[in-house]
Amino acid sequence: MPEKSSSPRKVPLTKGNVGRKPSEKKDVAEVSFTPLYVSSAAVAVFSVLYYLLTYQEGGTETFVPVGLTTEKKVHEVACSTEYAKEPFHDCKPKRCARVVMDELVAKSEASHLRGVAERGLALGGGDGGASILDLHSGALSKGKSFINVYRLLETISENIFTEEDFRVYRNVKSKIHVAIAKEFGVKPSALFLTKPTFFSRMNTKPATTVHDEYWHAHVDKVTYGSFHYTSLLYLSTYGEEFSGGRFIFVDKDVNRTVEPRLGRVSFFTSGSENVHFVEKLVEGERFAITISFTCDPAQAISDPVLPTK
Ligand SMILES: O=C(O)CCC(=O)C(=O)O
Ligand SMILES: [Fe+2]
Repeated sequence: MPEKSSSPRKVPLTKGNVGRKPSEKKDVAEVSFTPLYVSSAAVAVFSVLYYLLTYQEGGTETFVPVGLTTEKKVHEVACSTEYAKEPFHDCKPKRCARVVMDELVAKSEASHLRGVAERGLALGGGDGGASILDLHSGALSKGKSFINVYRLLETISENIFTEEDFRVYRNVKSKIHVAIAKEFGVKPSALFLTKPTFFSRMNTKPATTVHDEYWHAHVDKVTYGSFHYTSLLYLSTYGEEFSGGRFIFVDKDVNRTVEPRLGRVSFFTSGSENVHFVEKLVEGERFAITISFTCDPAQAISDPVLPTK
């Protein structure tokens, strides 16, 4: 996965429930087996059953399942304090949340972008479990490092990308921009696209560099620096094209998952109220786009355009 600069991605922080063994999970089984009272035995049986049920759930609840089609599902969270010192009063989060929308982006647009991801990533591809393509900078995973896809394209006579690809990309980005601005009460003109904004392809191959370790819990604001709002557009479907690979919010009480599906948009405030990670893939390939927004005009990037040969 890309870095905010060219240095290797910092291994993100881990927190709360991530990596807990069942024995370390919620303390729900403090059962007292006092044989004198039937009621105690009943409580004990109930507690053991409760523990077993909780154990099977693994302390994880599904926030948005793959089978649900939701116009909008919102989970409010208390904002972390890290926004307090920042300027950007007309843009930085006043309330924090995670939002999932299945009808914002058309399936045809998501399918089109899936094609762009496949065509672009076919020109490179990392050795490990995660590859990225950034249409803004041209960064494309290749082996253990990155190449510039636009420089590569200068040497190829074939046209890999079209005007239409970039038009769809910009249109989708604009829809998400407007939706985030509306949800968080920000004027669209006070919110800017920022980097890195990139396609990702994940598979079951073991990581060969730290860039490939997508499964660490992290805070986007810390990992990428400029982010205030993170969005993800999923380009493939959990349970159909891959298993594992669910997106997981790490919360104190329980982990909450978003199951990716083609065309699903998930966006959230980028601070430590939204620690998250992607589960390791078990099978198949998973495609997504991370589209990032900042309140800092100095960190803004322009929309990508098809380079002329
Ligand atoms: O692909 C995803 O679901 C999340 C990726 C992510 O956490 C990131 O790009 O920072
Ligand atoms: Fe992230």
